[in-house]
Amino acid sequence: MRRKALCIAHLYPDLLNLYADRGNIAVLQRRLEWRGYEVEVVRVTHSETPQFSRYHLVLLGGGSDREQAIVAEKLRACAPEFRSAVQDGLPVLAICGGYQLLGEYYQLPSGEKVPGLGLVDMVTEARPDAPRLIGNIAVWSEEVGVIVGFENHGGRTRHGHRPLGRVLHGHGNDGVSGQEGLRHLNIWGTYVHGPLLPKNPALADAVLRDALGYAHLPEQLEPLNDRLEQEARTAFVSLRMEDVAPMLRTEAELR
Ligand SMILES: NC(=O)CC[C@H](N)C(=O)O
Repeated sequence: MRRKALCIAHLYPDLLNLYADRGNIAVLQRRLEWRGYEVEVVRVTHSETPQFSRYHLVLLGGGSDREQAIVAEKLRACAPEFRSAVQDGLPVLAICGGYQLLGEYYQLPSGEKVPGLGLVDMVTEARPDAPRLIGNIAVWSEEVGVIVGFENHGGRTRHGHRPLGRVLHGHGNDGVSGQEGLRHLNIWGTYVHGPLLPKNPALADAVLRDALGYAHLPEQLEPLNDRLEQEARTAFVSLRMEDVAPMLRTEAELR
């Protein structure tokens, strides 16, 4: 028997779509369908208005400065509805450019500050004199273990919340604090692209549990066979981030 329908909104996929962020939607959808849920994916393009009361999970991907400035304006227009849904527990997965827009402002390399949604106590500043933060990244999260992926951002982010995790390899929020991403309410903010969820199934399930809870459904998810995903993670880490390999082994032992 099919279980109840969950609705996932992909906000502005026509503007925020760097590094195959769409793959994250495919993972969320399939991992729910494999557990017997019906899933509705709503693509909200820049000419449409989001209806936050309909969604159980919202994804915001990454984008260039130009696209981010357009999206910031769109988001500010619906900020009160978005903010109240998030305060009520609406889960949000926000990646790189989308993550930066959750804060007070995102500063462009010209110095101009693009106002964000103000959903979280966070600012992102430009460092035109310093290199972009680019490369493979691994993060240790108490909630989901090792998160692996790729980052590419000029902005340096500081916030007053819990980070998603601790940088094991790479740069993270600002390249110096050792912090990566943000956790607050049911918000998952991160600089990890790659796409994020195909490489990190434990993180995908953690986000889905928030969505199920928000939809007043049981939060238990039957385990799936993630052998291929785990092998890909191990291969990726041993090829590109040898220093992280012991951490991945620790994680495997803990599970
Ligand atoms: N990868 C991205 O989403 C880029 C975000 C932003 N434009 C920056 O460079 O900081």
